Amino acid sequence: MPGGDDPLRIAGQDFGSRLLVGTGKFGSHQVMRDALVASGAEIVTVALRRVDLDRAGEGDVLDFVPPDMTLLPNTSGAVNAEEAHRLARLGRAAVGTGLVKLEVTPDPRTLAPDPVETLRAAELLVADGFTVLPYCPADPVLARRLEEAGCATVMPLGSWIGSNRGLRTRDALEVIIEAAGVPVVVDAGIGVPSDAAEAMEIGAAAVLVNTAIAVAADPVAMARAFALATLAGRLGYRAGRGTVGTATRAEASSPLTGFLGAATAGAAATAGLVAP
Ligand SMILES: CC(=O)[C@@H](O)[C@H](O)COP(=O)(O)O
Repeated sequence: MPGGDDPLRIAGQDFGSRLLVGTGKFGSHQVMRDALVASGAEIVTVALRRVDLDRAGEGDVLDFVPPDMTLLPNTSGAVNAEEAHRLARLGRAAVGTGLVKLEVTPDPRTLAPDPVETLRAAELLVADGFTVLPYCPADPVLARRLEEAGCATVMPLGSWIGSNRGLRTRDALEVIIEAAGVPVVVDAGIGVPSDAAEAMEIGAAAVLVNTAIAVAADPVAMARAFALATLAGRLGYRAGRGTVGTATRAEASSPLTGFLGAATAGAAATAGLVAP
């Protein structure tokens, strides 16, 4: 059973890996394929605008995605709800899945998701039978509205797409995670494996990583590192963090009294340093 006693469940389907990966920016399709395999990911997102929708030619990006992986087409490039809907419908016809990663990013400078158009698109897509996984700002109110609209997950950003700047939105992510009734997948800006571990440690259900793997000096090794970090973060989250101390006071890790204390006192007395 995927995921053993701790599967990632999205819209009723179980997955073993909590690392989702993207397919952009790799130096070659073959390196991308090797990195996908090394990542252990089971869900792979592909921009619909990169897909040969007629499936006419050889060498399309989809030919390099291992067939046992679940394809998550995304609407990257859409600037409003109608465009996202149109792309999603083209993708459903060409790729044959009702899963869609909704992206509506009208601002070319930040690629920030448009909250109003994202919610509108989510409502359109859900009504049209899609399973919608929306990329969204790290906004607790919007996350709740997307969940109420019937989205299967919410995917708040850690920082700008492609920035590798890590979890700049951590405080808001924690609020979203605490309130969410659907899996929270932290998406975008995750720059190093420790960012993925951090997201998982605060209770994210999964992370989505593209740029950090694709632009690494060794994308295959980086994909493996992200797989391990994502798992480590999840295990740490499930293990339950201990209490966090104050900035001004230590708590000794070893008892200051007891056998070793007595032995030390005895040794000092034997050496004539203190009275026995
Ligand atoms: C591929 C994809 O879906 C990206 O748009 C996503 O948001 C990942 O962001 P990074 O490239 O910053 O990992």
